[in-house]
Amino acid sequence: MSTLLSFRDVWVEYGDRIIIEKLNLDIEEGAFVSVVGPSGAGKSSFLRLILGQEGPSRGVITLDDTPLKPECGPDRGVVFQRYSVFPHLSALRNTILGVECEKAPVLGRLFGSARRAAQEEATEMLTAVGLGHSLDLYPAQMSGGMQQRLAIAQALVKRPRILLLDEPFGALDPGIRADMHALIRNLWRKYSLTIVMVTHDIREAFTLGTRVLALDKRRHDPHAPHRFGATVVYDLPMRERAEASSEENENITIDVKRNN
Ligand SMILES: Nc1ncnc2c1ncn2[C@@H]1O[C@H](COP(=O)(O)OP(=O)(O)OP(=O)(O)O)[C@@H](O)[C@H]1O
Repeated sequence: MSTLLSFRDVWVEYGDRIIIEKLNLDIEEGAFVSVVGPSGAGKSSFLRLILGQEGPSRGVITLDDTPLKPECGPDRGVVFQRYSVFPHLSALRNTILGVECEKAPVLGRLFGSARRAAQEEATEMLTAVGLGHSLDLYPAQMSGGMQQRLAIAQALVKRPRILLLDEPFGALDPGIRADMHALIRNLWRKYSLTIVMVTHDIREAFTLGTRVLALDKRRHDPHAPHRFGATVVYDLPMRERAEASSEENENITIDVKRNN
């Protein structure tokens, strides 16, 4: 598989606070990368770099060998733990909005056949995430799991190549989480996505990822905790289990590689 994203000597600094230091990493097209690490290690900052919400203070990130611009593009979609859907819009309107923002960035609205096409795309995506019968429901009428399905549809309707997930299932009950795990793996395959998912749940990281990255500091200065930043301290390629679906929790095999 070819390299999609490449980080070369990437640093993220806020003033004299170093958050990420000297990050060197390649992410292959089609990978499902889980990112774990202690609170404050810089996992969300890492996602923001890929999303283009912020640029590195030093170093270069490339997408298809082209330097990534510090702006969000349609090739990258994101789902957060909460609050990414609009409460005053139905599921269908929430999802159509994704297409409208993409195709009519100035007016934010499509008309005529373009609007009908957007409606069809949104309906197809809502059906793919299991909300085909809930098009007219508002977020307040939906469970947490349904709202996250909607957030995923909203992100995927723009047909991104890269889907970024920031603790997407963290607020859900365990049973619902298992359903969401199956859903996200299916969508990953169906739409040939490259996924980068931040999670605090180690089991989730290993269950879903084809690769698990641990971000942490290699060096600590107790007198100046912000002097050193985090980088990839473990990079664990998971051998793909045979068409995992229902048996996802079994027989996890890892090749451990310690990054020095
Ligand atoms: N815009 C900013 N200005 C200054 N510091 C920031 C900014 N954004 C993030 N930070 C700091 O960067 C560090 C890393 O934050 P980040 O949210 O990336 O960590 P995280 O690993 O995702 O944490 P958590 O697991 O708790 O969500 C934190 O100490 C945070 O306070």
